[in-house]
Amino acid sequence: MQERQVKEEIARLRREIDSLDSQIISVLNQRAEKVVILKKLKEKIGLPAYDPRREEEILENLKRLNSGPLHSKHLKEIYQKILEIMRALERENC
Ligand SMILES: O=C(O)C(=O)C[C@]1(C(=O)O)C=C[C@@H](O)C=C1
Repeated sequence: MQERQVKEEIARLRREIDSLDSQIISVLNQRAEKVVILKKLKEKIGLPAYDPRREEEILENLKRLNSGPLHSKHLKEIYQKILEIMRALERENC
């Protein structure tokens, strides 16, 4: 592969990454919207916003859903952060 072709390939892959990042942001915001709705529904019937069992279930599901190359332990770290942020969002929307 010529240097020019390598540079073109790098630029193409970066455009793909930008597009994936835009999808990740959109999906994270869609998830956050559901969490806000869920929180309001739980509030209506007196359930707490924080549900550690449900969070465990989500973290468990990751292993089954993960097809790599990400390691499950790293995916778990990402999800722990996502869940922490979702919890903060639920607190904000009191
Ligand atoms: O499933 C719920 O009950 C939610 O509030 C959503 C959610 C999540 O982000 O998936 C957020 C906080 C809870 O601790 C558990 C899960």
